[in-house]
Amino acid sequence: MVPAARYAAAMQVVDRIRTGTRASVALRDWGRANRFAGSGDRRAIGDIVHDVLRHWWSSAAVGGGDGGRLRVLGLLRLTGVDPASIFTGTGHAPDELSAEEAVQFQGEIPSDLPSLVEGDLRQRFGDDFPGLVQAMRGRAPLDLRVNLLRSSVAEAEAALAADGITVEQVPLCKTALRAPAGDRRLARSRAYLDGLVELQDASSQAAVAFAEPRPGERILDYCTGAGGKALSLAALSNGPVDVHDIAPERMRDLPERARRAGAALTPRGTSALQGRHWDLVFADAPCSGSGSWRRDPEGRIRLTAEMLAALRTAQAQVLDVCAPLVAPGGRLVYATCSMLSAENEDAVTDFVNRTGNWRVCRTLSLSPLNGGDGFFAAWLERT
Ligand SMILES: C[S@@+](CC[C@H](N)C(=O)[O-])C[C@H]1O[C@@H](n2cnc3c(N)ncnc32)[C@H](O)[C@@H]1O
Repeated sequence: MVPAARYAAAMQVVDRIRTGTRASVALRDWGRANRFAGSGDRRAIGDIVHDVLRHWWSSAAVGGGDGGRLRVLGLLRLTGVDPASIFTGTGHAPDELSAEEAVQFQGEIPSDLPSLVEGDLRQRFGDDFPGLVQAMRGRAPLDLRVNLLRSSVAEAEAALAADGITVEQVPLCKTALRAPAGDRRLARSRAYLDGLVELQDASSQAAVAFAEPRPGERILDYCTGAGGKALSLAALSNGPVDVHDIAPERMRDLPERARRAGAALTPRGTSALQGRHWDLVFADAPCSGSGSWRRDPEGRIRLTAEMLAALRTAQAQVLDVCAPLVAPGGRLVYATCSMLSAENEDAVTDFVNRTGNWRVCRTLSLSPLNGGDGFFAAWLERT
C-alpha cells in the first residue's frame, strides 16, 4: 500500500473507534476485511491510528471535525506533513480536500488530556503543564530491564550489541536500558530469549527500586497481574517473592516468564494470605493508567467519572486488605501508573486518615517529563 492509502485505511478505523469500538478490534477487523494488506501495512496503519488517539482532541480541532478523515487531516497538520501529499484523490488515497477543509484552523489547540483530569494535571504541573501535554502526545520509549539474576548491565549491553541492538542507559534506574523504538529484533535476540533482559518501562523499574526489596526479606506482590513488578522484585532482592492477584488467570504466563528469568515466584490464593505477614507488601493497584497513556493512548478517550470512582474504591480496598499483611516493622508500598492526585496522594492520605496508625514516609512521583511513563509510589509504615 502507498502511504496515502494507509492514511485512508486509518480513517476508516478511527471512524469505528469514535463510535465505541476498541482500537484493537477495529484494527483487527480492518485487517481481516483487507487481506491484501501485509504486516508492514497493518503496522503502519496501527501507528497512524495510535497517533490520532494521542492527538484525539487536537486533531479534531485542527482538522475541523471529529470523523476519521478530518482527524487524520488534523494529525497531518499537527505533525508537519503536507496534507496535499496524502489527500490526492488518486488510487486508494483520500479524496482531495474541499475548499472548506482546506481552511487552516485558527484558535487554541486543546491539550489531548480528558477534561475530567486536565484541571488536576494543570494544577499539579504548573509551568511544566505545556511540556507534559507535548510529551503525552509522543510515542512511548522501548525500555528494557536488565535481569540481575542472570546478568550485569554490562553483560546485557554486550549481548544486545552482539545482536546488533544498541541501547543507552536510562538515568531513572540503574537497571534500565533504552532500545531504539520499534526495534523488532529484540524479541529474537539472545539477551531476551535467555532472560538477561525483560521489557519494562524505566519508571516501573524505578517504582520497584523505590520499595528497596532486600535479600532475605519476605516479599508479597499483592497485585501481580502479568508479573513485571514481581520479576523485578525477585531480581532486586535476589530472593523468592510471593505473588497474588484477585484475578489469578492474569498470572497464567508467569511460570514461564519466571523460569526464563530464573526467579522464584510462589502463587498465593487470597485465602492463603490470611494470618501471614510479609516485610514488604507491594501493591501495584489497578488505576486509570494515565501515566502510560502514550503507550495505551485509547485509555485517555475511554476514561469516565464512573470508572475513576470505581478505581478509587478498588484502590482503597487494596490498601485496606494489604495493611494487616505487613509484618511488624515492615512496609506497604502502594504504586500506580497514574499521575492523578485522586489515585495517588489522595488515596494514601485517605488511607492514613482512615486507619489512624499508618504514615507516609516518602513518595515517588514520575511523569514522562522524567523520561519514562508516569508513575507514583508511596512508602507506608505503621506509626
Ligand atoms: C496495575 S495491574 C498490575 C500490573 C502488574 N503488577 C505488572 O507489573 O504487570 C493491577 C492488578 O491488580 C489486580 N487487582 C485489582 N483489584 C484487586 C484486588 N482488590 N486485590 C488484588 N488484586 C487486584 C488486577 O487484576 C490487576 O492484575
